[in-house]
Amino acid sequence: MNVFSGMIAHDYEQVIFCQDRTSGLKAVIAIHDTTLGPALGGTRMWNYETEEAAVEDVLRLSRGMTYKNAAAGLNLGGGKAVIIGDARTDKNPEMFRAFGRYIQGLNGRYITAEDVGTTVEDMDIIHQETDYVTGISQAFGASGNPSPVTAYGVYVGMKAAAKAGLGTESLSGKTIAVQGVGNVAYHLCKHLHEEGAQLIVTDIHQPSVKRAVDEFGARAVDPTEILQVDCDILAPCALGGVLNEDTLPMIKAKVIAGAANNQLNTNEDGERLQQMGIAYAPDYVINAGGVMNVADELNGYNRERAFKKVETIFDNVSRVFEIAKTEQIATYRAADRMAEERIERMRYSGGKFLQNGYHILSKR
Ligand SMILES: NC(=O)c1ccc[n+]([C@@H]2O[C@H](COP(=O)([O-])OP(=O)(O)OC[C@H]3O[C@@H](n4cnc5c(N)ncnc54)[C@H](O)[C@@H]3O)[C@@H](O)[C@H]2O)c1
Ligand SMILES: CC(C)C[C@H](N)C(=O)O
Repeated sequence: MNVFSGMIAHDYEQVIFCQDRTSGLKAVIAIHDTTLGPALGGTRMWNYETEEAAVEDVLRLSRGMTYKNAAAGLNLGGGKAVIIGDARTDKNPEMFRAFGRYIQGLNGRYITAEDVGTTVEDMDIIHQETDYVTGISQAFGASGNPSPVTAYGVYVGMKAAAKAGLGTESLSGKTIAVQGVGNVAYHLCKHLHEEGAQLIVTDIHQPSVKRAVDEFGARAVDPTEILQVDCDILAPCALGGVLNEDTLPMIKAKVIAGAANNQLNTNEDGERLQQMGIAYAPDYVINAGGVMNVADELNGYNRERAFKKVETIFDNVSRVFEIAKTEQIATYRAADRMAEERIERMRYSGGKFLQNGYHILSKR
C-alpha cells in the first residue's frame, strides 16, 4: 500500500493510524484540508475486507467532508475516521475511550461525530476523553442523533431540486422512490408523506420496509427494482456508488436527490446524468444537514439556529443548479466549483501575514 501517493494525489494533510491492543481498536483518521478551520467529520465503523480498503475509504470520505463543509458555508475543514470492525459485534467502551484519547492528542485539528456504524452512545464514550467530539447526547446540552436533521435538509434540498427539474418545489402528488429506509430515510419519508408524496421504498432489512409501508402507505419493491421504477424523483439513501454506467440507463426519474454519500461512482457518471437531462442534486450539498447540526455544538448548541442553517440547503442546492445552467456544466462540477472557490479565497486571504491570537509571535 502506497499511502503517500494517495495523499499527494489530492493533497491530504495528515493520516493517523491508531492501535490499542487491549480494546482491539484499529482506526485511521484522515485530515484532508484545514484551510477553512479544524477538520470536522464522522467516524465510520465498518468491517473492511482489507486495511487498504479502510485507508481508501477514509481518504475518500475525508476529502468529501472538505467539500461538504465548504459548500455548506461552514468554517470547518474536512476529516473523517474509520474504525475497522463489525459495528454489531466488535464494539466495547474501552475501544471508544482509546479512540477518544487519540483524537484529544490531535489538539483540535480533528473533531469527530457519528457516521455509518457509530451512535450517539459511542460519541458519549469518546466524550469521556475529549471535547473534540460532536453529536453527543442532548443531556449534555448537545445535538444528539444527526439523522433526523440530515433528513430535514434532504427534504428542503429535494424541493430545490424539484424546482430545477420539475418546475415546482411542491412534492405533493409526486412519486418518489427511496432506496434504503434507514435512519435518515425514515425521517425523510415522514416529511414527504406529510406533504402528500406517493412513496416507493426498498431496503435489504425487511422491518425497515414494513415500517415505511405501515406508517406512510409506501409501496414496497425489491432492492433490484428500485432504480428502474416509474417515478418523478429518485432518492438514494443507502450506500455509495449507486449511480454508475450500469444503473444509469435504467433510471426513469427526472430528478435525483437523496442522502447517501458518494452516490456517483465516477465523475463520468455525473457527466452522463447531465447528458440524460436528469436534475442531480450533488450528495454532499443536499446531505449537509447533519454536519450543520453537529457543527452548531461548537457554538453552544441552539436547535432553532441549527435548523435555520439547515434550511439554507434549499439555496445551496438552487445555487448549484444556477451555476450548472449558466456555465453549461454538470451539477457535480458546479458543486465542486462552489466549494473550491470558497476554500481558495480563504487560502489566498489566509496566506497573508496578519497578526492574530494564534500566531507564535503573539505568545512572546
Ligand atoms: N446519518 C446522517 O446524519 C447522515 C448524514 C450525511 C450522509 N449520510 C449518508 O446517508 C446514507 C444513509 O445513512 P443512514 O444514517 O440512514 O444509514 P442507515 O444504515 O441507517 O440506513 C441505510 C439503509 O440502507 C439499507 N441498505 C443498504 N444497502 C442497501 C441496498 N443495496 N438496497 C437497499 N437498501 C440498502 C440498509 O439496510 C439501511 O436500512 C449513508 O450513505 C450515509 O453515509 C448520513
Ligand atoms: C458530522 C456527521 C454528522 C457527518 C455525517 N456522517 C456526514 O457524512 O455528513
